[in-house]
Amino acid sequence: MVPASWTGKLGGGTRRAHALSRGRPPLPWPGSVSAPPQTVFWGGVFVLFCTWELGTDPCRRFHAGSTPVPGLARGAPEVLLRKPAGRRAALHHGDGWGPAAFLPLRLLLLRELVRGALRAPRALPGRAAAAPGLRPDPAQPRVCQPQGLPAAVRRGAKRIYRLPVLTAPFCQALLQELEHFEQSDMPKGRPNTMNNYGVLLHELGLDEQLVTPLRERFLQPLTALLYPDCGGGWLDSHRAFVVKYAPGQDRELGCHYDNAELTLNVALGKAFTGGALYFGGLFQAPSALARPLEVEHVVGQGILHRGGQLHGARPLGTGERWNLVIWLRASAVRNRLCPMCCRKPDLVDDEGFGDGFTREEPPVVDVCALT
Ligand SMILES: O=C(O)CCC(=O)C(=O)O
Ligand SMILES: [Fe+2]
Repeated sequence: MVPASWTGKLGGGTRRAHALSRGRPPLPWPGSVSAPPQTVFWGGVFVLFCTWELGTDPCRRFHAGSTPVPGLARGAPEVLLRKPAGRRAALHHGDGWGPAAFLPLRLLLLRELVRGALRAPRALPGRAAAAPGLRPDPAQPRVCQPQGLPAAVRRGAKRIYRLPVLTAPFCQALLQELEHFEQSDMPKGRPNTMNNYGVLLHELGLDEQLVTPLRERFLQPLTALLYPDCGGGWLDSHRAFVVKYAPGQDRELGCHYDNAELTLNVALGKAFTGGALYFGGLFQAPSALARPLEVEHVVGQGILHRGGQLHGARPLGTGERWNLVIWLRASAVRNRLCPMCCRKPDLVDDEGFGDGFTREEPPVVDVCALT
């Protein structure tokens, strides 16, 4: 597959400028959804780690950059993380770095499978079957119904989940490595167009050895269930980086949406106050910022959300905050419609994962927005 980025054909300047200058494009993602294989396989599973009550604080800003902000686990021994080479060796501290670095997501899946089987018949009253996935509504061609999706995936739900991802020792080891890297004179890129401080995981050599297995073996089974309509069963690339907030550096992050179908944001530490994440609705929605949900960080735990969900970070109070952010991408979805400008992307060849697009015709995955 040829990785590709999109050009700024539709707007001037950088990708961010392009995305943000377009404000809120008219969207609705059109189409019908065919259930991905994992969804069928896990028929009847209801995975819901946690949902939150709606918060009441209004979002203070809309545009990203409008402010100067600038491990599988004991349960899954098949992923053997190898010691990174060269300058990455510092991460091999003995504890934390290895298969036991991830919490046993698979066990959680199994537990939820059992629970889900019990809850499934009541999850969506009146539906014909409990299998997750979306089925075309014969009465409304190209409009899909959320039949079989977990009960939490109801119209209007934010569909934001918290899940355990990394162990505390692994977070500590990763933080140490990040600081070694920060203090080194190695060339560094910016994590994204909004954050000025942080590290791209591929610069640390951790993309293939840490993030890819995490995405393929642990996140995708979850996202296929939770977000079948957003390409959750078709993830094929990512952009992973660590963002850092500290006094005198970035302190907050303006409200934005991500260049991702889905995002996982894992708190690594350190000790800090403030910095909570807040979430509005999908950026395309008319009242996307009406009732934001505020979410505190818990070290090692990840927040899973749709990339198109408006969100930002409140100002840091004291201390330093480091978070691992993984923008999860599905070329089958974005090749059709760029998630930033909501138009057919105009592609140029790129290195690595590029921006997650590919030139190949994607498998047939039409999507629609549920909320
Ligand atoms: O500050 C955070 O943890 C949020 C980062 C974020 O939303 C992003 O990088 O896309
Ligand atoms: Fe974000």
